[in-house]
Amino acid sequence: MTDEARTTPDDARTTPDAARAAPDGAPVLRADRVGRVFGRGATAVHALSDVSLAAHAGELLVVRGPSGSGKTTLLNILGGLDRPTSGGVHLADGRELSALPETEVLDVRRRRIGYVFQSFGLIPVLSAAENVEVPLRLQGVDPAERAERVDRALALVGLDGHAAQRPYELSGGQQQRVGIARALVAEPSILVADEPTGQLDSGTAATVMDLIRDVVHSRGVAAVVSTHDPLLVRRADRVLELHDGRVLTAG
Ligand SMILES: Nc1ncnc2c1ncn2[C@@H]1O[C@H](COP(=O)(O)OP(=O)(O)OP(=O)(O)O)[C@@H](O)[C@H]1O
Repeated sequence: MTDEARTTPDDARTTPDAARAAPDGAPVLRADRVGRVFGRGATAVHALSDVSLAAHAGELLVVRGPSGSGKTTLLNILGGLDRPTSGGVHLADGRELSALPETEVLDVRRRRIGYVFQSFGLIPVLSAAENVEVPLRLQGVDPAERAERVDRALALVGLDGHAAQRPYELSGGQQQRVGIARALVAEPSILVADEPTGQLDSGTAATVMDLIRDVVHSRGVAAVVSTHDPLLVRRADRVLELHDGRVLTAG
């Protein structure tokens, strides 16, 4: 990807974190033989076994698989919400995310990872702009800069004009756009989205997936998105197929 492609006109003064973190084309995030077992003994569930993958800047990696194949478990581990029971997750700066103390994981999550939830995860009493602002408040960004960055993030997802609306006043697709704006506002190098279109009708799902693909390409973010919708898989740059917690194909 060219430098021009990495910098959007309305964001010209910012180099995306992805570009800073992996200038030599190294993965922004790498999973190495990740396993996750829930429980112990005879009732243990092997949700993931030996899963390896690399997420690259500017690339949309789609994880697909049937219900129960381990998609959520994998994305939670990549997003620092859970830890593997074997193997490891590595950041571009050499740190092993899955071995960091909880406070450091929290810091990585706030600064480097944007997470998009299937059920949007918006705070109902806050406006669209206030929801998007939350990660910046957690980072201690000053109010003037917060306002500017929230405006830019809402414009990026096509929601300028909807800043004051509460989630219940927005359609499902618009709510997920707010969720995407919130995930991107802190300029993360990694975007993790677990079935982000799972609660949307197929037309809306396609436009939300197109939006994710476009921001991933234009901002140089490394994205890992799960879905079991074959139509959405078409938007992927690369597909990783899970079955019973194992990688079937990666291509
Ligand atoms: N906290 C948990 N405790 C025990 N088993 C779990 C837990 N979380 C997930 N599992 C099991 O791990 C396996 C993988 O679940 P996971 O939710 O990752 O699949 P999925 O592909 O995301 O499914 P879906 O598409 O239905 O969301 C399933 O057998 C599930 O029951």
